[in-house]
Amino acid sequence: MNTNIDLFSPVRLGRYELPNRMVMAPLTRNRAGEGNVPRELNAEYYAQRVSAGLIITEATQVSPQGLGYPFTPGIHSQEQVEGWRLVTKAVHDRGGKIFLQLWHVGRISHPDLQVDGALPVAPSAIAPSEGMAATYEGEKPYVTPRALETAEIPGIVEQYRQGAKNALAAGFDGVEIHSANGYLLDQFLHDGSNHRTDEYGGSIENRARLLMEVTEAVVSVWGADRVGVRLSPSGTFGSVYDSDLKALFTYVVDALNQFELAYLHLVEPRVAGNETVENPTSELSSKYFRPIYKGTLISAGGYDRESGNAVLASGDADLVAYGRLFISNPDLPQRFALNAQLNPYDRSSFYGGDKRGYTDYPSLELQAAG
Ligand SMILES: Cc1cc2nc3c(=O)[nH]c(=O)nc-3n(C[C@H](O)[C@H](O)[C@H](O)COP(=O)(O)O)c2cc1C
Repeated sequence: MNTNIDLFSPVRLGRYELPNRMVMAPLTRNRAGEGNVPRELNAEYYAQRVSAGLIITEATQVSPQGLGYPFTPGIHSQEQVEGWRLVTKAVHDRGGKIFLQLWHVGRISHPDLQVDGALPVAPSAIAPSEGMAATYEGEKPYVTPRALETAEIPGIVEQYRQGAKNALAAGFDGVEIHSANGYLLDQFLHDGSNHRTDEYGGSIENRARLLMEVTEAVVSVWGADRVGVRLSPSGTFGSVYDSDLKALFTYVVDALNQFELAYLHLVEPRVAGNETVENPTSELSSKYFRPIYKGTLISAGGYDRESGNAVLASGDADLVAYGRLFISNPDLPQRFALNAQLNPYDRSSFYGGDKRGYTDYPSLELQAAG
């Protein structure tokens, strides 16, 4: 308990000193250009939000196979690296820090999004039980994915290593490994989606092996003090479930201690993916993991100004990530500092479209002028 710490207290995060403890959460917005290449519009969007102590980008596929939604950016082609340079330069010119979120969606993809209509890959040939795949022609039922051969797993690790190298070339300050929200690494962790009998399935240690190998590979590129990992221990998004979530995530969080990462980023039980959960029953919040994790903790999910300050004062988290509020309030830190009114967000423009609902939310300055 340290009641002197609040959202505006500076903090060390791995290699960096951050001016405040407000993190812009990773937010998929489906507005990349042709070839899933970031463009000026995206650079403007991130630059508007540069007063966050740290920006974490939208999830970004490490390979064509990792793609799961139309118009999400990648980090596997030279054009994408150059597109991201527009973003990192715009953020750095304004004094910000930005990490790239490394992503492979696994079974959440669809043959329409895969090279030559291939099946999506997954730990096991089990389709998500709920929801629909997002394709260029709208929503379609999920297909049953193809289980990765054991011999293919090193290639998956290499996809993340190459993505990490490309992120370095694109000028980022670090990377976050997306092991949350029911995507490939999370599919490996959960026994509902992982029925493998090789060294990547069965025991919790085996199911966590891919995440550990990916983390090691990414750390080998960036150094541990510029790498974070995101987990959603009570998340059900992507139809993931497990017979013992508490044992699973207690193990995973403890095992991540070995790397001495820049941070661990945890999604609270209050949210599932991008939705608020009323009356969550899971106890797997940052409060539960605080004594287990030895390093810096970022907590995300349903925070406002008051609850963000409260979790910092309690010591249960070191930084707080804001998602939906950063979509509609580019100057969220300033608004919190002044306790000013917030712009409401428009859910209909979250995913895809043009600058509307993206770069046209006004800052306080613009509102005062207008
Ligand atoms: C539009 C939208 C897109 C999102 N995209 C991602 C993403 O790319 N990667 C990720 O880890 N989480 C993603 N999330 C989850 C957020 O990072 C965050 O955990 C969630 O919105 C809860 O925080 P909030 O209550 O502050 O919005 C997304 C959420 C929303 C609303």
